[in-house]
Amino acid sequence: MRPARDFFAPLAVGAPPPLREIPARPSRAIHFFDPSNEKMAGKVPGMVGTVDVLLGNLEDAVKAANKEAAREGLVRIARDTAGLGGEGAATQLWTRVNALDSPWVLDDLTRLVTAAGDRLDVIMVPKVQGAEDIHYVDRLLAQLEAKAGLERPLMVHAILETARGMANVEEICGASPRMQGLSLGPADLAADRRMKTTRVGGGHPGYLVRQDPADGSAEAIAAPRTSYQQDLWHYTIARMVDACAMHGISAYYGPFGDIADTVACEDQFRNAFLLGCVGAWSLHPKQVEIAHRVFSPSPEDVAHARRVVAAMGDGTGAVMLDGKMEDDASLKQCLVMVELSEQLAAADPALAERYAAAQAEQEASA
Ligand SMILES: CC(C)(COP(=O)(O)OP(=O)(O)OC[C@H]1O[C@@H](n2cnc3c(N)ncnc32)[C@H](O)[C@@H]1OP(=O)(O)O)[C@@H](O)C(=O)NCCC(=O)NCCSC(=O)C[C@H](O)C(=O)O
Ligand SMILES: [Mg+2]
Repeated sequence: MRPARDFFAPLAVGAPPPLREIPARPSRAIHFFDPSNEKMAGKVPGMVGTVDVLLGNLEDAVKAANKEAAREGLVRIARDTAGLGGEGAATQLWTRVNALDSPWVLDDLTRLVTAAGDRLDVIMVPKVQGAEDIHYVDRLLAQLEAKAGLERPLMVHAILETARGMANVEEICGASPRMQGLSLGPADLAADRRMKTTRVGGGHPGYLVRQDPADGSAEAIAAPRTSYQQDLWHYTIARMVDACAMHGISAYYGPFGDIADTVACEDQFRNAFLLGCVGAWSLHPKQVEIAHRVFSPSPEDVAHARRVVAAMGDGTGAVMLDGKMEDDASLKQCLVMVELSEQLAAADPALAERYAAAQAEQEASA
């Protein structure tokens, strides 16, 4: 066990000191691309400034024969793309390295950190099983950072995609000061849990509740009854959000594989947003706009939240607003919205204008 006083000590001589706080930068869409795919990689420079995070994926969805090409392609993109990655960049640069038991991960980490570590913001680690996986990555990154002479520590993001990872979710979040956040990996998690699905995220029409029959007769049982599809991922996302909130890091919904179904993608993203996630993965350019929109509080909600903050004065007691009681606890929810809107507006001028317009409209109607 690492004593509390050593938690923020560098894990290698010459490594930068660990972060005391994870920087709050917009990460509504984490856009995946395969750096070995020339067409996709060619789109990257044009996406800088239009998406919060670009992630060079080296793991699943990259063919085994292309693993090295993907790694080298990402190094080139990191070095050559203006405005991508590093402090103050318009778009963050993340990578997803191969799994810790794979033949590629050691070279992934060694090459990326020493050749492009100053441009990388976050390293996503797949199939994390427990704190021991984060401890391994933590020490190795410190050694590589020292070797590369980096001044800024890299952050680590774990994907929850095994039952063991889920069971250990709290200890994973608290395993290192590098921990930036967690994403749900619904496809691998479904397989590991032996769920009977064949999809990459999203719901399933068979997972539902049905209205009771009018009576116990065979006719009533056979008669049409209202049924509602339920969210397969509700428990998992809520559990992940609690673990992240407890450790002050961010939770993300992962991939939505039905690229054509933009409506259900938006629903899944919104459920995650309402439950406390700050972003989701985008697998195709058309999912970027959905994630940016859904994970930005609406201008109307922000204007309302500001009204509650103003009405609550010193923040104690209770007031009535539009027939509804507001008190210390609803104020705290409103402050979450206001704080997030300010953080996003600082990096997104178009969104800032929409927030200002909604605020002006509300003040005019008061
Ligand atoms: C899903 C795709 C295979 C679809 O690709 P494609 O058939 O080429 O789509 P389109 O013809 O509609 O593409 C139009 C143009 O856009 C470019 N494109 C497509 N995707 C991207 C992208 N992600 N980034 C940049 N550019 C992209 C195409 O090249 C076309 O260009 P052009 O011809 O010049 O017009 C493909 O989108 C894809 O592979 N996406 C990424 C998939 C991925 O990363 N998967 C891994 C993450 S999910 C996962 O791992 C599961 C998770 O871990 C879990 O366990 O749950
Ligand atoms: Mg996976």
